[in-house]
Amino acid sequence: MTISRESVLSALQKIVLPGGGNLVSADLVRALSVDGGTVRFVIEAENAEAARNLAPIEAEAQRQLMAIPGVEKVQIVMTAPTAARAPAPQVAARSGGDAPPSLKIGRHPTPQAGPEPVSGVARILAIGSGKGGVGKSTLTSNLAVALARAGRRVGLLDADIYGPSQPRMLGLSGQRPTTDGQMIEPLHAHGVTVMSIGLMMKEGEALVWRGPMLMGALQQMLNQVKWGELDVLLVDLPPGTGDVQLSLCQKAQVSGAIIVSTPQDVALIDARRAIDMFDKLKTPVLGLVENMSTYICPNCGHEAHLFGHGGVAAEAQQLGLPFLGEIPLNLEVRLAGDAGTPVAATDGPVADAFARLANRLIGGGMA
Ligand SMILES: Nc1ncnc2c1ncn2[C@@H]1O[C@H](COP(=O)(O)OP(=O)(O)OP(=O)(O)O)[C@@H](O)[C@H]1O
Repeated sequence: MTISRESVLSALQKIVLPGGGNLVSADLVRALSVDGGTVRFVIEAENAEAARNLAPIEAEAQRQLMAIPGVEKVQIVMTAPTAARAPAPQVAARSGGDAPPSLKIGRHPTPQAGPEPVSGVARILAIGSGKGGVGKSTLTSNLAVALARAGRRVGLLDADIYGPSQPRMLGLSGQRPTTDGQMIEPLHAHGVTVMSIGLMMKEGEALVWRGPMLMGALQQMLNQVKWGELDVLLVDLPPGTGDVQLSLCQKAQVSGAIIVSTPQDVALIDARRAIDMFDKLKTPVLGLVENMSTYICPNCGHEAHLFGHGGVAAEAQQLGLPFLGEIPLNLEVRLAGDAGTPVAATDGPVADAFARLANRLIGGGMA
């Protein structure tokens, strides 16, 4: 008989700790493995005294797990650091930068029956790309600002663990979200409610996380952030087809995905992979956007197509997907992003292109 991790976790969740909660909700279970009829895991107590107090819980866990049909052996190891604990590996939310961490991001996921809505959030849009550097983060911040300017209540979750760039693009560098230990107060910029996974951890830390840790972290970013009432939450995904995309679609009720690509063939090949992944995850692809489309010389007004033009529209047509719009290649886009005020917050032809995209999404009931 196959024993599932879920059945083990659910048995552990039924054992109430002396102070309330359980081993799973208190995030004390580490390295859980099920190997045939053998269940192994570590209980990570805070210190030696806590470990002693948990001894009856450990015994109860043994009993409960042995009662699961098919379980032949249960190995539980209790650990507690002997010296004073090093600071939590995850730099948690800090107010101002000096306050001690009080909310740990990055943990094992809480079991869920299926994708769940995020409280107060009407729609979740995943912004993906097959390839890095096509301007997905730039598009996400500008689209968020354009939607906010059009009167929508917008949130932006920067889940690009490999290079969270939203704080810089939205002028929030150096700022820290605050937390009461349970919930995180997000930041606000240009009318958008913003949270970035990059603000909650030490640089580079998430890069070493494996699937379950990422899944838990993303779950926290969705459910432990005070998003408030939002018409739409945009999620800036890492490029490609990896654990974050998988976790998002498994944990949250994502309304749909928007794929960003440049018109080059190589970017389009990768975009197709991303579309294929969302199809497999049963997340509807709402359409494609072409970024770095035309280039208009600011001096002579000449229009050039540095990466080709129209490739994304043609691809969308071929795939039977909506083409949602195109954003020109324009130095202002980069300069504005680097300076922390997205070009969509200003006035001009590029801001108009983002406004058109925003209106297209609003008109189509997507945002
Ligand atoms: N339309 C545009 N015109 C000019 N520069 C742009 C445009 N879109 C993006 N850029 C610039 O291209 C670079 C890459 O953009 P961005 O970081 O948004 O890409 P990305 O797809 O999110 O990349 P990654 O996922 O690898 O972080 C940035 O310097 C950005 O300012």
